[in-house]
Amino acid sequence: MMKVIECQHVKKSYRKIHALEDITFQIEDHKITGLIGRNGAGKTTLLKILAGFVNEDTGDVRVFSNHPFNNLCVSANSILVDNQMSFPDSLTLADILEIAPSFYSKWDAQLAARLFHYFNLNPKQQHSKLSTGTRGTFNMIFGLATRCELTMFDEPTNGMDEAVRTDFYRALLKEYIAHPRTILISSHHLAEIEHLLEDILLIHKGKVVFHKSLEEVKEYAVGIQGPIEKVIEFTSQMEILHTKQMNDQLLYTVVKKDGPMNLEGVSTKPISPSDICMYITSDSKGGIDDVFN
Ligand SMILES: Nc1ncnc2c1ncn2[C@@H]1O[C@H](COP(=O)(O)OP(=O)(O)OP(=O)(O)O)[C@@H](O)[C@H]1O
Repeated sequence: MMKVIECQHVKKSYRKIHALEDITFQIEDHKITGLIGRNGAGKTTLLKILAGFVNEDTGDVRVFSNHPFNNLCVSANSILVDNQMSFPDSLTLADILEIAPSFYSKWDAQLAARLFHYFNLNPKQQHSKLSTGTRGTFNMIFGLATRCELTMFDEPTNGMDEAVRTDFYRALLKEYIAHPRTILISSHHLAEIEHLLEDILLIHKGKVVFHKSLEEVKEYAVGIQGPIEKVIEFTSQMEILHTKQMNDQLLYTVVKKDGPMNLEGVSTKPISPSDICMYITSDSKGGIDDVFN
């Protein structure tokens, strides 16, 4: 397996804001990884560093074994699809598709044309005049058609309507199966992209919380419900991720799974990966309800 991305203790600040505090992880080729984190977690900053648009302050970043900032090999073999993608105003969408192969050697004109037609885009329109959702759709088509070995999407479905989102995920998966490549897709909404992912990289406040396969994330935590005293006693030595009092007698607690458990007198339930990520990155262990108590 070849390592496509290697980050060691990467830091990036914007004046006093620490966007990335300490990012260490590696991604092998031909994997779809979800970059998950709350608003402001540092997802966009990390993607821009990997794409070579922004330089890190300290730490070591390698993409295809190269330092990505202003690196030609990285820019020829990777693409970051986000809502800041822009093309010269004088070009129509048709023009953009026409010149694309001169920048991307693996450009798949057939795929671009088929998706373009499927999503009913207007070839005569200018990129900058598109609606947010349609621009997102065009950018997605562009990103898929580049066949870049490293393809990164930053919140790709923002602004797309439900039907287009569903189609986008299907197109992405089909293209990936037909032509495997390394895909990194950021979202704060894990439930929506979970079915695509092999791995999850969860970041919070500029740090990596975990980097695990989806299967491992499903096993990360468990919900325990039962009589209050019992649950408190039961979870006293455990790492609590979330708690909710159900009524006078019942307490529900989500804890990190740590080896075998004696489950007498309480009931358990699995926790979805998206809830796990939400609980881990929540600052209060109770949730929004606590605010209104
Ligand atoms: N160009 C910039 N100048 C100053 N601060 C910035 C800049 N870009 C990002 N930041 C700050 O860095 C932090 C991380 O932002 P980033 O956009 O990387 O997070 P994100 O996880 O992509 O968030 P979101 O999900 O809201 O898009 C935030 O506090 C943000 O305000």
